Amino acid sequence: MPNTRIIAISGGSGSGKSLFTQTLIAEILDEGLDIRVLCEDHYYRDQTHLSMEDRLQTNYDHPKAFEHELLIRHLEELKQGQSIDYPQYCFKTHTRLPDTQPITPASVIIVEGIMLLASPELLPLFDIKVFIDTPLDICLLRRITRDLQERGRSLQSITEQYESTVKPMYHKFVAPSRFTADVIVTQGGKNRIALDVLKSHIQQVLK
Ligand SMILES: Nc1ncnc2c1ncn2[C@@H]1O[C@H](COP(=O)(O)OP(=O)(O)O)[C@@H](O)[C@H]1O
Ligand SMILES: Nc1ccn([C@@H]2O[C@H](COP(=O)(O)O)[C@@H](O)[C@H]2O)c(=O)n1
Repeated sequence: MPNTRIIAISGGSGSGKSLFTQTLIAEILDEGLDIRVLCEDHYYRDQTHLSMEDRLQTNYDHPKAFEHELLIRHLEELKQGQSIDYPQYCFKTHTRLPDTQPITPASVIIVEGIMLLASPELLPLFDIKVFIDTPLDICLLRRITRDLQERGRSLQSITEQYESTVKPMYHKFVAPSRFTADVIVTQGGKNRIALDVLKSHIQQVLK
């Protein structure tokens, strides 16, 4: 697809990346414009060969936890006008699901995830790099609610994981990656002005 634009939306876990992205996508689709979204989470490595005990030892907040090679290949294929088999991921079993979902190319692709701007091999693919800059204590509060409700976690597992990997890896990888961003967004997924700025950019590309 000639001139495909890829927009990366990154930030800490619970910063509001998904809400921001889903709000943007819904408003663009409402206008009848064509756009695709990929979540970096779907590219967590397949761990079907590991026991549940071993899967619980994985550091899910390290760039190596993701199969970025596959994400790069998929973004390049979409840019070349080819469809991809988008992986599906299960947070409860910590591994990929057997089925994939076909995704067809579009002129604008949004990718969202924690390590997108912390991974030098991905940066050249992005036309616009957005960082959702939300204080870590707010991220944690949101993550607790979400992980209890949606990801099958206990309060104890959330706090242990936060201390052992989420917080240290945030400081090591995610926070410094904000300096690679073109746009820094405060107020998480509800920043109306930032949504409107990106929306009008996307409208210009698509119209
Ligand atoms: N600005 C905001 N104000 C209030 N709640 C928000 C805001 N941004 C996001 N949330 C909520 O916080 C939770 C985590 O946000 P989410 O977008 O899933 O984070 P991320 O994708 O960065 O992990 C969700 O329940 C979401 O609705
Ligand atoms: N099996 C997994 C995989 C990832 N996580 C956590 O998810 C966070 C990233 O996803 P967001 O949607 O919150 O950006 C990351 O911080 C991992 O700790 C997990 O708990 N289990």
